[in-house]
Amino acid sequence: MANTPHGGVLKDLYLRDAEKYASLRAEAETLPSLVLTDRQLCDLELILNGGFSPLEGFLNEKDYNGVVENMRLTSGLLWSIPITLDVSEEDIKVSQIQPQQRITLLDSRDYEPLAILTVDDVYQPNKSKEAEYVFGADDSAHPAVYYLHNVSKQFYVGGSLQAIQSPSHYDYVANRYTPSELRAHFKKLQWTRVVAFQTRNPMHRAHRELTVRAARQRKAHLLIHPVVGLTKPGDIDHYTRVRVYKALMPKYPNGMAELSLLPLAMRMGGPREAVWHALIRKNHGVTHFIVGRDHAGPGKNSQGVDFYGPYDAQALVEKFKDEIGIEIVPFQMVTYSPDSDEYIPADEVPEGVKTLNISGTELRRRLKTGLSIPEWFSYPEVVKVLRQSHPPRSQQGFTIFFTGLHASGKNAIARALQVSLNQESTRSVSLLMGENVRAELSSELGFSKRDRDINIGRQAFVAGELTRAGAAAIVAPIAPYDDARKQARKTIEKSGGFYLVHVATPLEECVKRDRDGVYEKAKKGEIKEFTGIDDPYEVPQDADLVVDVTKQSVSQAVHEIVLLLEKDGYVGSS
Ligand SMILES: Nc1ncnc2c1ncn2[C@@H]1O[C@H](COP(=O)(O)OS(=O)(=O)O)[C@@H](OP(=O)(O)O)[C@H]1O
Repeated sequence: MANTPHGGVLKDLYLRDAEKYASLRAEAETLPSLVLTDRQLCDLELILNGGFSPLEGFLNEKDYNGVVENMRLTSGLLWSIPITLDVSEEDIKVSQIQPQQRITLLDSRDYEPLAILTVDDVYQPNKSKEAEYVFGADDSAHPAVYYLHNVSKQFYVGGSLQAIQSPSHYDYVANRYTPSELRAHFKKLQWTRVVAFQTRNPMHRAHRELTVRAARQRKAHLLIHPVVGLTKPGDIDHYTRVRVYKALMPKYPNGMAELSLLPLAMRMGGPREAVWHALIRKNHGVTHFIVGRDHAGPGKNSQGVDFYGPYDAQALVEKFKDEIGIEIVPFQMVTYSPDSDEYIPADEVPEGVKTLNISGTELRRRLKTGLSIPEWFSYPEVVKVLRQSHPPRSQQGFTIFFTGLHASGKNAIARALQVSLNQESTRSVSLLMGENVRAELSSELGFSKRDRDINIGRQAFVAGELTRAGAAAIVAPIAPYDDARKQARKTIEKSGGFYLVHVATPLEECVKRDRDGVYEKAKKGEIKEFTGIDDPYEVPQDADLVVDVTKQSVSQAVHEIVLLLEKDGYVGSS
């Protein structure tokens, strides 16, 4: 028998409202609507499918105050994280949000109606109080507190929901189970004791060991239940992680473990989040839940001190364990002993016995630099997945962004660089020359600051996409303005390497080298807003390399760029 839901009844609103589907859908067309944010979408999915039972909607003010102040709904039931629908003053006006009003909630990705909300109340939360009570500090170094103050809107809307349909998913659909589906699955498998493991990180040998230990101790089966909604900013993306989990599953004995993906928006709320996680797992029919050291920890506060103690989460869950009605399995930190070639719980390591570990930061460093990842730490199948998503620099894309006056020699250097890089077989090389871009992408633009900025923005977008796909992009505009160049760096650096090369050939030399005589025309006023003549060129202070064709040849300039790329591992095998 699967565990009973929190509050006794699984609030699967899809099942409850299925027979009214046609009328709700028709009514949804006639109502004012509200487009949900990514977090609201995750929350809505778990309210509608019963993952957040006993909730049947977003918290009204009374429930919100109860949850914030003492983790209680007005029904008296335990609930630790406020599930709120935040809206702006503008939303209230546009969507006609007021008590009793019915509002259609739309998926932001396809504007499909997902549910109808009957508004209970609209209230203004005390966000600092929410931060203090729920997350332990009003400190924006905490991602949820940052969200509260900087992303979440000013008002909350409480109200009950009627389900129309679930948000569409196009990734790993077969591995997504609602609580009802998971309960049916457990029944089919005849699983009665199930230990769930929550994670937002890739899993390695140590995780396999600790989950098997938990299952063995409790004579239970295992549910690997990772979060694929929203996790901590900077985490490894869920596509990679799910590929990792799938590579890991065959390492469990047949029939021992199942994988199910949870569309939860985590808050990184430590102790309160651990209670919430346990309640969610209970709703999914799970009987045992592993709570780790620093469970859902957000890291350090603005003073450099951990927000929560390492065992605060275990302590709070332990305090409420009877009420939660799920058996807590404290996370046994396991560590590798090279002498005996096995994993042992950290607290059982005999005095003087050497152990090994690789931290998340160290793993990311090894992935980035292509350094080896030992077999004792992870499985080759898992490492292969991680390496595919984190190729070494020699396989990552980069952009060489030239800036300089007309006829400074940047075009010749850019062409020569393309030829030189083409000698390497590892990536395709794309060249975006100023005049070609003007003809192909920016033909309607002139040379005002605004138009030049748009022109540079477009090139940065294209170069960023090429870089993300692993190519080498060479961009060679005049790019006279510092803010546009900085913006380009910001855009492209998200996707890979970025190097600003200033071709600093002096203006007199450019004028001399100018075969088309455009400088002469500009001087006579026949061409207006010409850079260097009657339009500014802001000399970059942040160039990664400065070259000047009066001081070096094209081939020397290319060589200096190649040396820069080699230093960072983009060319030449390390
Ligand atoms: N008013 C004015 N100012 C500057 N440049 C001018 C102007 N009118 C035409 N051209 C020619 O346009 C070529 C491309 O300019 P860019 O797109 O690189 O300029 S910008 O980066 O948008 O500022 C650029 O050529 P290259 O330097 O060879 O790329 C210029 O010769």
